[in-house]
Amino acid sequence: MTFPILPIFGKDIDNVLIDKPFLKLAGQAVLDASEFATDADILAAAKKCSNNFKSISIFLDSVEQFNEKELINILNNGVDKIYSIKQITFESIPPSRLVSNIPTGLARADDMSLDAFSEAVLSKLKSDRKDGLYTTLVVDEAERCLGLVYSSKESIALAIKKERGIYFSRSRNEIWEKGATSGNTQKLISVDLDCDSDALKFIVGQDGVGFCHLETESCFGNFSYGLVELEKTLLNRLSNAVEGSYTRRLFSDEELLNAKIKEEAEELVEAKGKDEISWEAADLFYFIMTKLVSCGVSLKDVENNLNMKNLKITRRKGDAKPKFLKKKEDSIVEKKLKIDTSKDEPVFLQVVESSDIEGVQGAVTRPIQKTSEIMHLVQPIIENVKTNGDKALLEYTEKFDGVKLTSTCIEAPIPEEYFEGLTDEMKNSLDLSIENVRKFHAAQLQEEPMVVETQPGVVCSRFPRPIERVGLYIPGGTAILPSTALMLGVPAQVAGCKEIVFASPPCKSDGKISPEVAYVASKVGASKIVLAGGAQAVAAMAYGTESVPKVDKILGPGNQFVTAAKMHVQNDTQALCSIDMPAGPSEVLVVADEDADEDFVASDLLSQAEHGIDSQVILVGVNLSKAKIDRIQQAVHSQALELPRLEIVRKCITHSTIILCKSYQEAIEMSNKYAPEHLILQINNANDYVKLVDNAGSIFVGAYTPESCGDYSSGTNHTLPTYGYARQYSGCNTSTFQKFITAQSITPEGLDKIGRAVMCIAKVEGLDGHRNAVKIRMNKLGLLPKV
Ligand SMILES: NC(=O)c1ccc[n+]([C@@H]2O[C@H](COP(=O)([O-])OP(=O)(O)OC[C@H]3O[C@@H](n4cnc5c(N)ncnc54)[C@H](O)[C@@H]3O)[C@@H](O)[C@H]2O)c1
Ligand SMILES: N[C@H](CO)Cc1c[nH]c[nH+]1
Ligand SMILES: [Zn+2]
Repeated sequence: MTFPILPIFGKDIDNVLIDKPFLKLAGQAVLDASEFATDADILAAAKKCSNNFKSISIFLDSVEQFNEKELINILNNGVDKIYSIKQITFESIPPSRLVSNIPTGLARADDMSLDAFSEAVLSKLKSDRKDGLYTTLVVDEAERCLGLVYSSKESIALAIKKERGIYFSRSRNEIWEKGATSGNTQKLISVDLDCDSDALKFIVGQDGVGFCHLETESCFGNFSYGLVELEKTLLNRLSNAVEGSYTRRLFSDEELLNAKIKEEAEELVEAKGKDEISWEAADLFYFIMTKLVSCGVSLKDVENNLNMKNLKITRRKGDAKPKFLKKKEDSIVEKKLKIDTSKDEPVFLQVVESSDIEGVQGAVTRPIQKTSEIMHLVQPIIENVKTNGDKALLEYTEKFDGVKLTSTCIEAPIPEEYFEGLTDEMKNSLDLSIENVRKFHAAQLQEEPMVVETQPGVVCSRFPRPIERVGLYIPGGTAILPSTALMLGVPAQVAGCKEIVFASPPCKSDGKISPEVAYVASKVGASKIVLAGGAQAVAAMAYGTESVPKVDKILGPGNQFVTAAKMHVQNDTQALCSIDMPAGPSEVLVVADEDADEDFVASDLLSQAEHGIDSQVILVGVNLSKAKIDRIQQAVHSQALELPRLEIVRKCITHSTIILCKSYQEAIEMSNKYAPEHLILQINNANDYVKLVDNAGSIFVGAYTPESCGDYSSGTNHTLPTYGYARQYSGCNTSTFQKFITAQSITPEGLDKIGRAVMCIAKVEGLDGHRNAVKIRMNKLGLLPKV
C-alpha cells in the first residue's frame, strides 16, 4: 500500500465520507481510537469502513487504553495494524501488527480538502518519461488488468475530483475521459502508486462492454471464464433467467440449491486425482456462487472475509463438528447394538421400511459418479493413448499405478520368473476352478449349426464363430483378481478365440503381474499380458499400440474408469471394438427371512462390501423382527472388524441399507426393481422363488450357497452386469465370446413359396431392385404369369 495519504477518521466517519468522497480513493483508513469507548465500538466502525477501504488500522494514543484480550479481538476482526505512540509488547501480538512509529501521510480526514488530497498524490509522483506523463495500469475490481494508459498531473487531479477513469491521450495530446463517447465509462475506486512512485494503478469499476476500443473486456482480449465471470453470468441470470430454466429453479428453490451444495461437497470429498478433484471443485463453486448471488453476497464480500481471517492472530483449533465425523444415527445404533465404540466404531447398515418411498429410493441409488463426469476424465486418457501409443501407456502406468516400466507387455510363453511363489495348493485350487468353469461353459457351446426349414425349399441356419481377438481386463487396483482371469480366459478358450490378450495393472512393488494371473494366462493360452490398467489399458486394446494388438472385443470388469472407457470405445466406429457389458463395482442383494442364519447373511453382505468403497450391499428382510435385525447388525459389525479390508467395508456400508418388506413377493419385486449383480436367497423354500426373478446377474439359492463360490469355483461366471444393467444384459458366458452367422438356401420350390411376398413388400418400400432380384428368377422359372 503506497498511497501517500492515510486519512484518520473519528466517530463521524459516515458524514465525512459524504462530504469528501474522494477520501475513499486512498484505499486505506485509520480510526482514531480515542473517539471510541470500547473495542466493540471500534470493530463496528471498522466493519462499516470495510466496504470502502481495503485496509483499516487503529491509532491509539496509549496502548493501555485496551487490554491484551481487547487488542487481540481488534486484530482478529479485520484490523490491519494498531499504531500506538506509547509502546508495550505482548507475546501473543506480532510486532508487525502493533507498531510504535507513526506512519507518514497520516492526516485528519475531516480537515482534508480535495486540492490538498490531489496535491499530496501529485507531489509524490515522479515521471521518468520525456513527456512527463505517468504510466498508468488500469485494473478492474478483481484486480484483473484492463490495459495500460498514461496520465498527466491534470488528468490525475480531474480523475480524483470526478472519481472517474480520466487519462491523457498521447495520440490526441489531450485529456481523455474513458467512455465519454462510447459509453463504456469507469468509476474510479482507488489509486495506488508503485514502489518508486513513477507509475500508477487505477482500480476502476468498468461499465459497458469493456475497456478496449475493440470492444473486448481488456486490451489483451476477453477474460477467461473464472469465478469473476461466473459471478457476472449468474447476476445476469438472476434478472434474466427464463422461467423453467435450471438456474431459475436453483434461484427459487432454496432447498434444492442447498442439497446440491451438500451433494457436490460430498463428491469433492470423495474425488481422487487432480482432474477429478478440479472437476468436482468447479461444480461445487458453481452452486456456491449461485447461493452467493441469490443471497446478494458478492465475490468481493467473500474475499474481504478471507482477508479478515488472514489477519487473525489467534486461530481456532479447527476440529470438525462431530456430526461430520460420525453418522447421525450412531448414538441410536450404539445403544441398540451395545457396542463398545470407544474401541471400535460400529459398522452398521441404515434401516428403511419398504413403505418409505424416499428412503428406499435413497437406499437403492448406486454410489456412482455420473457417466458424463467420468467420461470427461477418461476421454483425454483415451485420446492420448490413441495418438501416442506405448509412450502414453507407460506414462499413465507410472502416474496411476506408481510403476515406471520400460516395456508394456509380457509375451507368451511367460518366463518362469513370473510363476515364482506359486504353491501347489494354489495351482490345484486354480485347476479345480478352471475345470468347473470350463465344464459349465463348454456345455453352453453350440457346435452344430441350428437349421430350420421355414417353408418347403427355404432352409435357414445359424452357426457360431469365435470372436477372433479378445482383450480381457483383469482388475488390479485394490485387489489382484486371478479369478477374473479364469472367468474370462476359460470361456474365451472354450469358444475358440484365436488371440487372447490379458491386461492388468502391474504390482507397485515389482512392476510384475501376480504369479496366479500369469498361471491362468498360460493355462488359457493368452498371447500377451499388457501391464496396464484403467482407461489406458482399454484404449490400448481398442486401438492397438506399437506393442499391444488391436482386439475386436474387450471384456472384463473394472472400476468406473475402466467401465467408462469401455463404453467410450464401443461407441467409436474408428475403434471397431465391442464390449461385453458395463460390469462395474460389485454389488449384492440378499433376501433373508427370520429363519436365515445371521452369520451367513452378514458374511454374504461383507463379501461384496469388501470389494470397493463404491460397492453396494443391500439386505431385503422379509418380516424380520427387531431382535433379528439387531443380531444381523451385530454379526456384520463383529465379522467386519476381523476383515483386513475393514476401511473399505466401512465406506461401502455407508451407502448400504436394510430394507424391510412384509412378504416374500414384495421382497422379490424389490430385487427385480434393483436388478442386482448378485441375488442371494436365504429364505425358506428358496428354490420356489427363483421363477419370480426377472432381473439379476446370478442367483445364489439357499443357505449353503455363498456368493463366494460363484466368484471362484462352482462354474458359473462372475463377470456380471452391475448398475442395474441386469435388466438388459446377461453375465459373461460362452456366447459372449462368439458371434452368430446366419445362412439360407432356397430352392425353386422355396422361391415359389415366398417370392410373391418379397416382391409385394419391396414394392411398398419403393425398392424395385429388390423386387427385380426375385422377379427375374421367378420369370425364368415360369413361376409368374406372362404379361
Ligand atoms: N461386476 C463384476 O463382474 C466384477 C468382477 C470383479 C471385480 N469387479 C469390480 O471391479 C472393480 C475393480 O476396481 P479396482 O479399482 O480395484 O481396479 P481396476 O483395475 O478396475 O482399476 C485400477 C486402475 O484404475 C485407474 N485409476 C485409478 N484412479 C484413477 C484416476 N483418478 N484417474 C484415472 N484412472 C484411475 C488406474 O489406471 C488403475 O490402474 C471393483 O469395483 C470391483 O468391485 C466387478
Ligand atoms: N464378486 C466379484 C464380481 O462382482 C468377483 C470377484 C472376484 N474375486 C472375488 N470376487
Ligand atoms: Zn466377489
